[in-house]
Amino acid sequence: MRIAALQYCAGATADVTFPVIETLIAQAVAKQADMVCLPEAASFLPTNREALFQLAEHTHDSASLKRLQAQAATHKIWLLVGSMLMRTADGKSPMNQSHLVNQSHLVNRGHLIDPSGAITAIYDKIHMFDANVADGQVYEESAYFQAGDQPVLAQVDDLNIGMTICYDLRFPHLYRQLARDGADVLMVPAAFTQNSGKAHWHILLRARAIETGCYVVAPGQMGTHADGRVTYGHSLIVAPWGEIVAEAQDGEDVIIADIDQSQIESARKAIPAITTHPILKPTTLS
Ligand SMILES: O=C(O)CNC(=O)[C@H](CS)NC(=O)CCC(=O)C(=O)O
Repeated sequence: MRIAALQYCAGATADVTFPVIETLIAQAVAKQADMVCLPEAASFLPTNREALFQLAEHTHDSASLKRLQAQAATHKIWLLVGSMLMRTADGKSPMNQSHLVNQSHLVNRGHLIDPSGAITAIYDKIHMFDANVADGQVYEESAYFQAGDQPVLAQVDDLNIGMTICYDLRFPHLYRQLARDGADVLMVPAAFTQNSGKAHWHILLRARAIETGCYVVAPGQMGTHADGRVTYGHSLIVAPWGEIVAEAQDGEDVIIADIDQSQIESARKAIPAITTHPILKPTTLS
């Protein structure tokens, strides 16, 4: 399977961002991508928190999600909508939610799946980014979003995809669990800050690949956004032995890698860390 990761700077509203998304999806399709992965906050990064509450759409009737499903159906690709800032049915706090949209022509046991590009998996970001990285911004994600609590593994043709988002990257147990439950590819769509990205992005992504023997696909937001934050970009695809097989240039970019399951098998044969040594609970010595 050929996977593409898109890098761009999400605008203040979906209308600003969509022409960029659709152009980059077309470029990925021209490079024969079977699956296209968008970063966190794929459709917009709001000017402020009030705008977030005005712009967040309901998962069950989102115009943005429908527009992306149409892209999946038109291009006959799998689409990982890294995340969008959504509102759950009960209308409470928004969720930072990742959606996996299937291909329209995928035939499932003889039946053509919903040609609109069905949503096959939804993951709600578990770890909320409440941090101070000395970039002049106050990050208090838990004040605005409801956190998820359920890891999600989704099937894409013959691959198992572990769905995560951004700050989750700093919690290795989530990735170890996804890998032990069968993940071949770990998705890390992100809007990493410039400061923490410079210091940690490459190291953490390569560590997750090495620890699990999975591919790691990390589409990143890049640039200066409407609320003044600056995101790090450097979208990456890391192979199971830990080598970076694709890295984005500055600005808008499309990076590509072919998933080779034999590389997953050989990495895990060499270092069987993921299959042995179950997670142990430390005893407290009193
Ligand atoms: O706030 C939104 O609208 C969308 N969510 C984000 O952009 C989130 C929370 S601010 N960003 C991160 O998690 C960055 C993590 C990071 O940079 C690190 O772990 O170093």
